Amino acid sequence: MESKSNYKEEEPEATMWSQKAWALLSTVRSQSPLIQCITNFVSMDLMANTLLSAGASPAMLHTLEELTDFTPQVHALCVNVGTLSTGWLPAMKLAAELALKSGKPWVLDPVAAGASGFRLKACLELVDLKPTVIRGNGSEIIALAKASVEPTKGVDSSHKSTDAIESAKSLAQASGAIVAVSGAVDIVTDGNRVVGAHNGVAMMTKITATGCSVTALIAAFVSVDQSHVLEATASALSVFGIAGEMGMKMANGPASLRMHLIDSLYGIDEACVLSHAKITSLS
Ligand SMILES: Nc1ncnc2c1ncn2[C@@H]1O[C@H](COP(=O)(O)OP(=O)(O)O)[C@@H](O)[C@H]1O
Ligand SMILES: Cc1ncsc1CCOP(=O)(O)O
Ligand SMILES: [Mg+2]
Repeated sequence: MESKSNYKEEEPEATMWSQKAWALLSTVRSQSPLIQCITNFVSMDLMANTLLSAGASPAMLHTLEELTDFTPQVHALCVNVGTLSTGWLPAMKLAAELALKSGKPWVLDPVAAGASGFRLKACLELVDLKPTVIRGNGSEIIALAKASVEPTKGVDSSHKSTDAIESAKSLAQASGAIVAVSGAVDIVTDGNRVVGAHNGVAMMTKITATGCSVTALIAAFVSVDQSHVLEATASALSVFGIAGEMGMKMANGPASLRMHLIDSLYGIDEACVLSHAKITSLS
């Protein structure tokens, strides 16, 4: 298991970041953005509950015929290829096109991107539709950046997030997206700047769909501050990690952490974010 990083607090920067994270969570709570999620069957419940507990409004609509009416009305779109099929891919692409055309941010979760040629091609086609943010684990971001099918652990990562920093930077530069790599340290980059969010607990990897859910939370945070996408992405990752840390104090294992994580995300207050957020520049 990856260990926590050598985070060193630098006062003014740390304060700026934690205030930003709190401001964005407060705005999500007050504006309750509508987030369309086209996601895998495994994640639907946890993702919707994550968005609700953060104050956003989830809608798991994915039927092709509905998208022209619905997608232009949402505040952000989250596309997750976890249980990809030929039937769903056209809806993912159309929703991304509609989001792009209507100026709405959209976030891609390239689950298991390197697991098969079909999946990799689909992810690369989605990247061509200009996601605002791409969030994956280390192995997914490396596969996507190299555009190659890789030896895989499926949806889980066989790399540390820090192994994927150069891949994340090159993917960000090639795609124009902000790229986030989750792990013990969550990495966020625009291709030049690299920021680390050092919150979370390792037990979060033992709950399925925590990665999917934080991707949807990123969509919610970005929807309320489209001009600071990197900051919104790092803030969402940090807030979700803090909820994991708080939840872990009450949990006995993955199942109770799942419940306490959602409760903690719902209850998290300003003092908690200001004292627990650990976001810092890595470059
Ligand atoms: N070793 C770790 N320590 C602390 N938090 C972690 C660790 N690994 C992952 N996380 C957190 O768990 C969540 C899911 O990340 P991850 O497991 O990398 O995604 P995925 O489920 O897509 O593989 C993220 O919020 C991430 O920050
Ligand atoms: C287990 C599984 N299989 C296909 S999608 C999925 C959920 C993956 O969720 P996460 O990427 O958040 O671990
Ligand atoms: Mg994942």
